[in-house]
Amino acid sequence: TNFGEHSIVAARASVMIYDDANKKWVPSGMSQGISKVHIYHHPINNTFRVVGRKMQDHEVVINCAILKGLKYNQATPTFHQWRDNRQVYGLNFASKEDAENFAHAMLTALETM
Ligand SMILES: CC(=O)N[C@@H](Cc1ccccc1Cl)C(=O)N1CCC[C@]12C=C[C@@H]1CC[C@@H](C(=O)N3CC[C@@H]4C=C[C@H]5[C@H](C)C[C@@H](C(=O)O)N5C(=O)[C@H]43)N1C2=O
Repeated sequence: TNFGEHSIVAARASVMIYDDANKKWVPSGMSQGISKVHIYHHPINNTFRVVGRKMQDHEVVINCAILKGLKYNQATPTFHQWRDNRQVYGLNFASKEDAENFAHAMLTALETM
């Protein structure tokens, strides 16, 4: 992470992007696979972002700001999603615990903004 940021959660998930044109979820990045997805907090300016890197080759497959008012949708116990003005992100978690840990950190971050 950049200077001053620290991880408040790390969860295992397959990072997906919704392909609006074809109405289907596609893996973010070069290939399907599990990533380590963090929420990084920058305490100086109290900002948060989601950064995910593939476990296998460290490809960054998500790097998006968490903006105040983001609606975090827990569609199923292991598939959560949110949108920004460009796209819809989906996290297909490796376990319910990963999902619960990530959701707790996300909701906590949103409360402090
Ligand atoms: C108002 C609004 O934006 N609403 C969004 C959701 C939202 C609400 C509030 C705040 C933000 C957001 Cl983002 C919405 O509804 N959106 C966002 C784009 C897509 C979708 C639209 C329609 C479809 C219909 C069904 C569902 C879907 O996609 N679901 C269901 C769970 C299920 C779980 C897993 C994945 C699996 C990885 C592959 C695939 C599989 O199971 O084969 N799949 C799925 O099928 C996954 N949809 C959506 O989520």
